[in-house]
Amino acid sequence: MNKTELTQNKQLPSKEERHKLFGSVKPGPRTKPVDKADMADLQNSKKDFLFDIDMVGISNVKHPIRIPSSMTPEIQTTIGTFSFGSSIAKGSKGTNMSRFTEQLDKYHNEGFAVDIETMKGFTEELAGRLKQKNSEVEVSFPWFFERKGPYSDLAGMNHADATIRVEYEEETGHDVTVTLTGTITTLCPCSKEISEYSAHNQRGNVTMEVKLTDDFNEQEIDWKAALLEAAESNASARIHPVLKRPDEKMVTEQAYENPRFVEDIVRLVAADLYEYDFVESFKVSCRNEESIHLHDAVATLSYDKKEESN
Ligand SMILES: Nc1nc2c(ncn2[C@@H]2O[C@H](COP(=O)(O)OP(=O)(O)OP(=O)(O)O)[C@@H](O)[C@H]2O)c(=O)[nH]1
Repeated sequence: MNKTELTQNKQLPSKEERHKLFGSVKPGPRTKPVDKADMADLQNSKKDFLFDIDMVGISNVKHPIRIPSSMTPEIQTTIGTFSFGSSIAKGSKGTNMSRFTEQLDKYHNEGFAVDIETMKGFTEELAGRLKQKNSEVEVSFPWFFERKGPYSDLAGMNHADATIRVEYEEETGHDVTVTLTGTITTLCPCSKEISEYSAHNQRGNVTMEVKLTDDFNEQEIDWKAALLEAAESNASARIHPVLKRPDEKMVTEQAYENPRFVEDIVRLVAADLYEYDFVESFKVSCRNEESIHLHDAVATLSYDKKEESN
């Protein structure tokens, strides 16, 4: 007996009856206004509400975005996860939350490309729309880049997790912080040193959170590619989507020739970030998913170039 025959044998109640069966009831009398002008506007109540609020807004907003990239693919559409907010003073009850997504849709209709300049403009416009003196916007997205096998030159797609955070204050302007988490191979120096053969290795996640200088120009520098290079060029080896045997041999040998502790990674990456002119301050951390333990090895390092005391 097939599925069609089975379904035909059963007499179901109508859809309306089914909904009633499962608890749906008829609408009750409507007494409250339906026109916006006649509705209560609680958010805009003005009273002493006791405390100023540092930040109120919305988070976990998923939206398609376009991002620029200096690496292939140069034009890519990805999914951004946004949060938006601003402060409010104790004299106001609430913010107008519909205005965040209203502005997002406006930018989307204008072909929203998520770059630093556009994000700066976005925060300024948002503050105006909310009638506040400040606003903040953060967007996180997977950034894709082509990676070729070192010998075969066969290409595949890797990705790193990127975040742009822009804070706007009417009096002081914009603060921009970018974050990139890239994945690397690390081979344990201790294991290499003490063992007759081999050395254990692991997948390392390097997170670089960087405050950009005020004069940063994204037309000249792709910050994503620069941060990725800081992580990968200091690793035991890079991560590849496609490796034939000659590639695998090269990557394995390169890792053995460049052993790294988690401490080595954060210090070496810090040195590269220190040398990048567009970096004002940074925090770098590495988390190695250990292959000989269930736990991870972690290290973190912060540095502010404006504080020469470090
Ligand atoms: N302030 C505030 N709003 C909320 C909260 N929870 C939900 N809302 C939102 O309230 C929104 C509607 O409020 P507003 O954005 O002020 O709508 P409005 O007053 O018609 O919009 P404007 O004409 O722009 O002032 C909806 O988007 C809801 O998502 C909350 O905890 N606080």
